[in-house]
Amino acid sequence: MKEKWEELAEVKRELATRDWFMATSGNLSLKVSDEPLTFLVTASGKDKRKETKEDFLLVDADGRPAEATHVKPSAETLLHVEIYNKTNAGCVLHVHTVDNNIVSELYGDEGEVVFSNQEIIKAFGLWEEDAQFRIPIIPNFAHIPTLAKAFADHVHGDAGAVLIRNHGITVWGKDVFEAKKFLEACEFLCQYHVKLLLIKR
Ligand SMILES: CSC[C@@H](O)[C@@H](O)C(=O)COP(=O)(O)O
Ligand SMILES: [Zn+2]
Repeated sequence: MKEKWEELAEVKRELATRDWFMATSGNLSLKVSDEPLTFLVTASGKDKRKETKEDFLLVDADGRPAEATHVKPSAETLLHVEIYNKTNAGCVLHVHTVDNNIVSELYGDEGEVVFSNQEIIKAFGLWEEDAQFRIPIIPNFAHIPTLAKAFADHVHGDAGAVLIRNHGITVWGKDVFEAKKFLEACEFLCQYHVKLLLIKR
């Protein structure tokens, strides 16, 4: 558990250096055990750029604290719950960035954004020259169980990404390395897309 804590703290530190946790946004989790399912998740409402002894707490398959604590699990823990219950993913990362928000707004009505002709989509295991990488976009329902239900419709594999319109992106993978790789690739694609549109205007 100490090792898992340190692993999650390290990726949190790294994403913080990228300035991906503005205004207390963002939440991260790491699976600790399978039977019963438990995972470490960030405590709600904290500045994720800061490091404290209460940054994470252990929760169960319903997203409820598995141990006595006075901190609350992330408000979006239910989304993490959907991923761990439906897949073999080991790590979930959620960040709000200006670029992922803009892309989600630009393509929100279409329900997905499609990227192609970009070397970086190989990060998702797409090696063909004409490969397309799709990120579904769901509405930003304020009612978290409703959001989690809409989100769950797009959780199929052990790795994936979903944009929440004008909110942020949630990415998951089999472990921290993979989840971070996918998140960085998604952010690369969003940043590239926004810059290209600006240049083309
Ligand atoms: C001001 S951040 C908005 C939050 O409601 C949420 O979207 C978020 O990402 C962080 O919530 P948290 O409960 O700290 O995990
Ligand atoms: Zn969020």
